[in-house]
Amino acid sequence: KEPLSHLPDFGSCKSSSLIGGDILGSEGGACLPGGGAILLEEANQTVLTPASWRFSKPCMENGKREFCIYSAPDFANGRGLMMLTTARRAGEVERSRIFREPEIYAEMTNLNAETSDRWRIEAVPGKGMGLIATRNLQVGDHIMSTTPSVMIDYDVFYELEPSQIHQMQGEGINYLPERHRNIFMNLSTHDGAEDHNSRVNKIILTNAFDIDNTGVVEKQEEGERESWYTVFPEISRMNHDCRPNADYYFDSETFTHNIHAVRPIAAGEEITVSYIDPVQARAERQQRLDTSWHFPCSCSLCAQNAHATAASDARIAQIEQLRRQFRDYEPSSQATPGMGELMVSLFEQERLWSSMYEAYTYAALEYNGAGEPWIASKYARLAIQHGLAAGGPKDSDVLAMQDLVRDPWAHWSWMLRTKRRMNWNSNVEA
Ligand SMILES: C[S@@+](CC[C@H](N)C(=O)[O-])C[C@H]1O[C@@H](n2cnc3c(N)ncnc32)[C@H](O)[C@@H]1O
Repeated sequence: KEPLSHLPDFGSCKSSSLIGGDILGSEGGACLPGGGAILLEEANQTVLTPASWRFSKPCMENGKREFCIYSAPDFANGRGLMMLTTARRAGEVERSRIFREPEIYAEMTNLNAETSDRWRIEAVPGKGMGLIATRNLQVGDHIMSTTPSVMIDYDVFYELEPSQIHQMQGEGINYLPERHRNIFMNLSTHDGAEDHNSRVNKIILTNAFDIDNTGVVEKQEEGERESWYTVFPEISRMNHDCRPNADYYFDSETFTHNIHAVRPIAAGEEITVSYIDPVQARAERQQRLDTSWHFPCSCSLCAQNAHATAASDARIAQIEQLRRQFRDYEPSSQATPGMGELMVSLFEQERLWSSMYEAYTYAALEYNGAGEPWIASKYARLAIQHGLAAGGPKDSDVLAMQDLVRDPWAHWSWMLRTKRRMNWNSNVEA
């Protein structure tokens, strides 16, 4: 699994962070050249449908598409949602299931909970606020599910000027219902901010997650980007660890970000997520965190001595080599079940609990590819258990492993390596 495969191609002017980051680069410059803001007065107060968006000025365009503030104060039982996007995308979002059937939220537990019997928010030395477990949690235990405050179409960052973006963000936040707006405005900024618009901008940069468009709206026009820059305020209280004990996934059906424990967490322990792809060497991790969030990483992995760091970096390099073999289905690939075992062990040694299901999935596929259905099923079950916590029930690895355990012999991977190699051998003999 590529946890970051959904990230758009930022070209040379964007960060590619999973959460937050200085989206317009340290210069604050937009990628597209020139052009001034055009305020579209006539767009004021147009209501797209009675049930959802209240469409408000200012709308902005800069020579291409027009972007407006779309606010839905009734969204998620009156919590509210604000989007900056085009009319076409707002229309598509409004047709998504959660807007048509908001009663789905009634079935969800602890949705948008500001307090919990599982965690509390408190000051963590050197990190500002953080989330602390208030009871022991097991792998797969639910921590929270949250709907967003704001969703900003990525095209906004490419097509509008920073001043236009800041104005729309600042005004858009004012359309959130008061309680929600206060929660948002209390979030952390890297540093202070002089006025409302710059404070809102810093909050967004410090706290946003990238959300893949898939399942939200379909890409239709040439040049449209694939992501949303999105703030889930309660989830943003979680601090970073390179070896986190929790992970998140976005469910496009309910527009929720969902957090679960990926390893046992003791009461009193801080609950953390990784802001970056955790499968990276120390120098790369530190550089990414410093560039995008401006804090020096002091998690236990980053704080190891030089010998332990070299051993960890060597394991990461070997994980990357093994991935290339597993993804190669040519007869010449060296992938074997033994290599799958090594992958599982490397992930365990690296404490990569949030990505563990990647290793279990490779091991299951290699055992099945070599005609070992029962060991394949064992690893597929482990991949499902860990994948449900980290990637969710619609994750492609989870779905593939559910197929495998149902009938290993009918799965596409059954004896695949053996068959390919036999063909290869017979070709060689011919
Ligand atoms: C998404 S917020 C996390 C919550 C934040 N601590 C708060 O008070 O609301 C991200 C910011 O928290 C701080 N932070 C997160 N993880 C950290 C860590 N491991 N060490 C130090 N600071 C951290 C940084 O200032 C970062 O820009």
